[in-house]
Parts: sequence; C-alpha cells; structure tokens
Amino acid sequence: MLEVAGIDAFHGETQALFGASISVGASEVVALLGPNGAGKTTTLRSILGLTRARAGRIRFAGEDITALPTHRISKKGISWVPDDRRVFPTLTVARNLQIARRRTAFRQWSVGEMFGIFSALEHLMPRECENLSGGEMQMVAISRALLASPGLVLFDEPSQGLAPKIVQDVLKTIRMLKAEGIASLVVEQNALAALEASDRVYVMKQGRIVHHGPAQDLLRDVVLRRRLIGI
Ligand SMILES: Nc1ncnc2c1ncn2[C@@H]1O[C@H](COP(=O)(O)OP(=O)(O)OP(=O)(O)O)[C@@H](O)[C@H]1O
Repeated sequence: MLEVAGIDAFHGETQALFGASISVGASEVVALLGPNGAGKTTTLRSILGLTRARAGRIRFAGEDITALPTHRISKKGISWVPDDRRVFPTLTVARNLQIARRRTAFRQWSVGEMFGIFSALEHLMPRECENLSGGEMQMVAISRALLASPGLVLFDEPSQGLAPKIVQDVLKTIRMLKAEGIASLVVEQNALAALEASDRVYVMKQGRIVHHGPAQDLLRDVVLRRRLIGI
C-alpha cells in the first residue's frame, strides 16, 4: 500500500533523513519508533509532501506520489493525525468535521459512525474546538482523519498528553481501523503500547532506519528492545 524507498529529506540545509525506507501493507499497523530528533515526524511529513523528499521515491496504492502537492496526496487516501491535532480552534466540532469530508478510492465514513466510535463526540458537536480538552481534541482529530476516507492514517504521537483511558481508546481505534481494512503508520513515544497495537515496527536513529521486523520480536526480546529503544 505505502512504499517509501530510500528518501532523503532536509530542513533548510540540515539533512534529517538519510535513505529511509518503510513499507506499510494494506490493513497493516506499523509503528515508527526512535528517540527525539530521530526523524520520525520528518518521515510522516515527507509522505504527506509537507517536507519534500530530495531523493528516493514514495508510492501509495500503486502510484508515485513523491512530487504531488499535499492536497492531492490526501485525496489519494492518506490522512494525518498530527501531534498538535491542528483542529480549527474557532470553528465548532461539527464544522471541523464537515470540512474534513473527502471522496477517495477508499471507504467513506459518516459522522454517525464517528459517534459510534467516540460516544462523547455527539454532545461536543456545537462546541468551539478551542474549548475542548486534549482528549476531546484528539477525538475530533481522529474523526476528521477518518471522514477524509483514508486507506492509510499517519498518527504522530497519538497518545501524547492524554489520560491512560483515552490512550487505550486511541489504540482501540487503530485496531478497529485495521479490522476495517485501513492501514496505520504510528509514531509514538509510548513504545510498549505502540508495539502491542502493531504488526511490524521500524526503529529510527539519526535519520536512518536501524531496525525493522515484527513488533512481537521487540516485545519478546528485552535485550534487543533495550538496545534499540532503551526500554
Ligand atoms: N522545522 C525544522 N527546522 C529545522 N530542523 C528541524 C525542523 N524540524 C525538525 N528538525 C530537525 O530534524 C531532525 C529530525 O526531527 P523530527 O522532528 O523528524 O524527529 P522526531 O523523531 O519526530 O523527534 P520528536 O519526537 O522530537 O518529534 C532533528 O534533528 C530536528 O532538530
């Protein structure tokens, strides 16, 4: 479904990614782990065309998307749940969700289905997003990503700043997406929770992929895990 092949990316003149390669299969959940500054967010931004890959190729659903503008990439069926949520603060939840809707080659979701996933969402609809808690805002951000009809969702630190119960809800949602045939690429500081929810894992250090394999291997092999991700 997604093939990132040997990409280099830069912030100004500083190189942040060095030949990074990642693949995500249809309905696969893939974790992208690594220390601060390893290049995880830059990888997600490169897939979305927000930070341009200067070398390498990115393919999604059989098409080369390396040079496409971000709005066309999202119309191909890639949604993003950014770490800072980026909902429109002065608009209501209902309006934020309404403007997120998009047709792609993938399944369309209704706002009613979002109420089924996040039971608290319905009564938040008339509220302005700037008045929401972190967990409520995350519900809006994930619902918005789904209403854009994705085949793949990029999650950047989805559990950041959230209460443990909400973190569990987020992970449950990622597993539900998998059951619906939607793939996820998940950048997460909460590495153990991410590994438990994932099929495969990539570990990055200093802009390079230094390990990839089944998530279960890192869960079972404490020595390898400590060496790679320090926990
Ligand atoms: N806008 C920017 N301008 C300049 N350098 C940047 C910018 N964003 C990131 N970098 C640098 O690029 C490198 C990779 O950063 P990136 O945010 O992708 O890492 P990360 O693995 O997502 O880490 P974190 O968990 O801290 O977000 C780091 O050295 C970082 O300082």
